[in-house]
Amino acid sequence: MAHAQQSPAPNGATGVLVLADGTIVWGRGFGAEGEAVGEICFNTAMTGYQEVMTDPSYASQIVTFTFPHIGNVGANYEDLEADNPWALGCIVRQDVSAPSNFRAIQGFDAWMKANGRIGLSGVDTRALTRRIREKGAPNGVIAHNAKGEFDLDALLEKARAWPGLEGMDLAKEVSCAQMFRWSGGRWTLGRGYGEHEEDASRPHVVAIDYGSKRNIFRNLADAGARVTVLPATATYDEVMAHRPDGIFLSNGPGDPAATGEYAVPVIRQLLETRKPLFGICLGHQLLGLAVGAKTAKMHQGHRGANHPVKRLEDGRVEITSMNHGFAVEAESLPDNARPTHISLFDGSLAGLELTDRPAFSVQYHPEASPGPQDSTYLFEKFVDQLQK
Ligand SMILES: NC(=O)CC[C@H](N)C(=O)O
Repeated sequence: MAHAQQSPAPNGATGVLVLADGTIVWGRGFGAEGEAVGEICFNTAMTGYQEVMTDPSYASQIVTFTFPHIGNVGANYEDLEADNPWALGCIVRQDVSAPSNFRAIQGFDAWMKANGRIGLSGVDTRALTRRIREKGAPNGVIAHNAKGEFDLDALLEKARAWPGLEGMDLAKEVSCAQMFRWSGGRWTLGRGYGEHEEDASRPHVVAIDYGSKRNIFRNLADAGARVTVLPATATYDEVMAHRPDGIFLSNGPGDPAATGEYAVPVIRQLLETRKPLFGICLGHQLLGLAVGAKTAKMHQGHRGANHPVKRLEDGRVEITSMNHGFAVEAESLPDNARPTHISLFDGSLAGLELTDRPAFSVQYHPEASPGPQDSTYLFEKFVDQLQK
């Protein structure tokens, strides 16, 4: 990896990654042309790149895929966790080849382009991942220009000027604009996504959308709930007006501690109702903050579909999907909260529950998409609580 200079792009380079420390990595651009600045993370999942790219928790991030063949099954209209990709771009090893899959309706390159997302291929993603592991997730810019013309000084300046994810409040930027009801179920081969009839006898979950993945709602619906989704800035009164049997706090991007005035104070009020409450990822971090725990930015974060987590009550190991760069500090949990799960990669807190309220949360993604389904029992556990 070379240092910033005004050098012409090497032969054939139509894309470049410029890190804030001056590191330059040349590659070939795909998808949209242009520039994007954000945090460079890595994800180790071997499948599910379209779900990763559309996960709203990746807002302001650029994903390095450690799996070398990305794009080989193309893109479809089903494997979407939101209407559009939220990751700003991706960095991959192999050039994107023609799709080979019966579900593909578009090449990954064309899909990225149509959605204004930048790709960089031909990168030594192992070296980049090692760099992130050693020095932490850096800020950087990826740029794609078909003529290979780049102003490296300007790109470096842009990478340096970007303030970083710490202190950045993004949940309200990616949240839905208005309330909606959700009735879809999970996908099965041959049938596609399921659909549940409107049924007022089902317990009602009001989900606060901080940047939610759709598969969470599909799992809630399949577990037997009626789901109403409200924007991140919904007030206590707005939530209660829907007469919830339980509250769900979604995943989402950015620094949980930066959500300031809208999330944590409302969650504190909702906890007072003693209605069952379940949080995932950002929702877990916000529940932690609401009870007085602290969150902190992690060195490199956890992103992948093979993260082992230990359930403390019985020692069972769950292989989980993860995507987080912040974490609740276990030592900061108050007396009325206890750890329920820990990461077997680094011992960090992966789940908590309150001892004086029916509230629990996990740092990982039981809805998978992509990833293993070891933890779907959590949706059933939550919906069972609502029925009691
Ligand atoms: N997937 C998520 O909800 C991520 C939560 C938070 N933005 C983090 O990076 O830790």
